[in-house]
Amino acid sequence: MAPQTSPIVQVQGLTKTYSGGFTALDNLDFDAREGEILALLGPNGAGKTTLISTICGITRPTSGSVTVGGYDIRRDFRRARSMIGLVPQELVVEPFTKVKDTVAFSRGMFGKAPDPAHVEKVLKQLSLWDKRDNQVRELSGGMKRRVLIAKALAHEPRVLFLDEPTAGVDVELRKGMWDVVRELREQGVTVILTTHYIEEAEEMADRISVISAGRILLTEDKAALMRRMGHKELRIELSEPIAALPPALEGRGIELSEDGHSLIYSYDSSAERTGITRLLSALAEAGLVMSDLSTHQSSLEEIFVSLVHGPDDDNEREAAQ
Ligand SMILES: Nc1ncnc2c1ncn2[C@@H]1O[C@H](COP(=O)(O)OP(=O)(O)OP(=O)(O)O)[C@@H](O)[C@H]1O
Repeated sequence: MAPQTSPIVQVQGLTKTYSGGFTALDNLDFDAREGEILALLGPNGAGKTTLISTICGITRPTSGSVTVGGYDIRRDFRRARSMIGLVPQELVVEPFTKVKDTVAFSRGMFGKAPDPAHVEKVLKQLSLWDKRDNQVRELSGGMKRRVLIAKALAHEPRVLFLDEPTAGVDVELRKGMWDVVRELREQGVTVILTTHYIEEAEEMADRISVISAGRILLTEDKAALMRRMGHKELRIELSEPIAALPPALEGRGIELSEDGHSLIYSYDSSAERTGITRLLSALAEAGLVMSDLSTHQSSLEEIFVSLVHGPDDDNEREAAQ
């Protein structure tokens, strides 16, 4: 029996120093819950691939521990590894093998008995059933990527790692992949994905982990993160431009745009009082007439940039604009 632990993937105090002396993971803690989609976000070189390879037992950690489904990846490698499906970043395929054979072969690699019905299910789910008798080299790049996902799912893993699953994949196909990932979650598979398309994480993830310089900066529910760190901006277009903010509007966190045509008010959308009603009355009292109103909610991308680079960088960026 597998020892029961609540996070299906648990990483504690993980450090990886490569032989050249570079520390890619620095005493890192991380966990993934059963049946969630977790997006691992970080700038280039942050350590995402190193973390995934270490969890999968491909890269040897310098120190720390990794368990998958309660099994230690080093002490109990075969059992831990059989719970994992890994879709690597690079397209590594056997060009002359038929699609259905390469998928069936992957299942066999984990010592599982042949199960043509499972292979059929996976190929259909990934819209590859029509191509089952084609050699892999005859497929497009997007199809080859889906073959890699099919191979990773062939042995019915409980955790699927997708390292940049949609890099270089067109928008339509990317959305198709998102549907597949959601379906997998419905089936109880935990999906951990890395992506540079932050809108992908915003669209799909239940939780977000941000990694930078070999450390996890935070792991949080996406919705909570966006509520906590995001802010909303109200933009009021004035029918006539003004040269300066009327005194009655000063000190309320309102800014006047350079051309004098709009007022910009930042507020916390989750707060009980946003201050908007008072602002609008003050506007009327000051004799200002508005011609339009719009709001803007900060995106996960903006939150990510401020987390990784810090708020000072953000100010510099805004000042440069
Ligand atoms: N085999 C290796 N030997 C030495 N250094 C390595 C090795 N593999 C990775 N690194 C270094 O470790 C750091 C983390 O690399 P890693 O590939 O894990 O980053 P990543 O977050 O996946 O980046 P990307 O988003 O660019 O894929 C980088 O500075 C990289 O140069």
